[in-house]
Amino acid sequence: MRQSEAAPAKLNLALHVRRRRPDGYHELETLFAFVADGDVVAVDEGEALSLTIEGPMADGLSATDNLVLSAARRLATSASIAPRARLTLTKNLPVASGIGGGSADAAAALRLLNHFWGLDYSLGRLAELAEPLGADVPACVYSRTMWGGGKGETLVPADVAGLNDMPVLLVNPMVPLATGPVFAAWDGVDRGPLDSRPAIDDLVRARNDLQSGAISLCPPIADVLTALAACGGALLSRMSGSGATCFALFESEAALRLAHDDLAAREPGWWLLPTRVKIA
Ligand SMILES: C[C@](O)(CO)[C@H](O)COP(=O)(O)OP(=O)(O)OC[C@H]1O[C@@H](n2ccc(N)nc2=O)[C@H](O)[C@@H]1O
Ligand SMILES: Nc1ncnc2c1ncn2[C@@H]1O[C@H](COP(=O)(O)OP(=O)(O)OP(=O)(O)O)[C@@H](O)[C@H]1O
Repeated sequence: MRQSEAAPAKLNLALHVRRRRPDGYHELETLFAFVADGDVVAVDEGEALSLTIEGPMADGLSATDNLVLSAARRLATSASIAPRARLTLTKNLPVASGIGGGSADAAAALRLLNHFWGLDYSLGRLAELAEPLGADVPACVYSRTMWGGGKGETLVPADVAGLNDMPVLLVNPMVPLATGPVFAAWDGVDRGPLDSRPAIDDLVRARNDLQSGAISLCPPIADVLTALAACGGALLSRMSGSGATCFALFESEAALRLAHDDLAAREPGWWLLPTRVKIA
């Protein structure tokens, strides 16, 4: 019987880049949050490993070179079993957009197949397996609000008062942006640590240090940020991850709806997702 698993979109509510490491990766401090919407990974019985991709953002995404398959193979290898599964990915999130679509899909595949193959690995063990798949994949395995350090793999649960269930609008100008070049565009200036006191007010003073480099590579991000900051009831607006998706947290569902309807009318080319921060 078919089983399925949600792959919620990831947000970096703040992202402080501290230094470039000799291996080319960057030390960062971030607050990961997840929202109530995203992709979906499903599995049916099959003799071999296969992947079908459907959904509004499926176009152009490879079904042979895909993080979902890498995740499935990694899990099967670690358990010394043959990877038998007919996987279906419903792709709702824009690709290469800073909200961890591929990472969330890989993490959802790990959780789903852990159950489907009867392995009973803990989330901690799945997160360890996830590390080589990408810096965001361990956080997506837990898929709950977390402080992230190192290159993203050092994770501590975070409880930010008032954040759960908060209305949030995700906006992407529909320009794909690869992560590597955005890190390469970082100016190398350490602007200081991320204050880990759990309050929304502290987050407003925090930053996304990748934002200005991302804007230089993809100028429409500046238009998205300007539009979000001008929305009534927006408490905090910022770019997520390496962009180009930006988000705004709203004080009420009504303010979120107004902002969504206004932007949808004014900017028909932008991708908009009105949703809410997921309860852990
Ligand atoms: C920007 C974030 O989304 C914030 O959560 C992540 O740091 C990126 O996570 P990701 O997309 O899973 O990243 P990966 O696929 O591991 O890395 C893509 C590229 O981004 C750069 N990269 C990534 C993570 C990191 N801490 N430092 C980096 O410099 C590296 O050039 C790397 O080759
Ligand atoms: N299931 C998948 N969904 C999306 N992209 C995938 C997937 N599998 C592999 N990829 C590849 O990964 C690249 C990054 O895509 P993804 O959507 O994860 O980026 P992102 O949203 O910027 O991620 P992050 O926020 O983690 O940096 C894409 O260019 C794509 O070729």
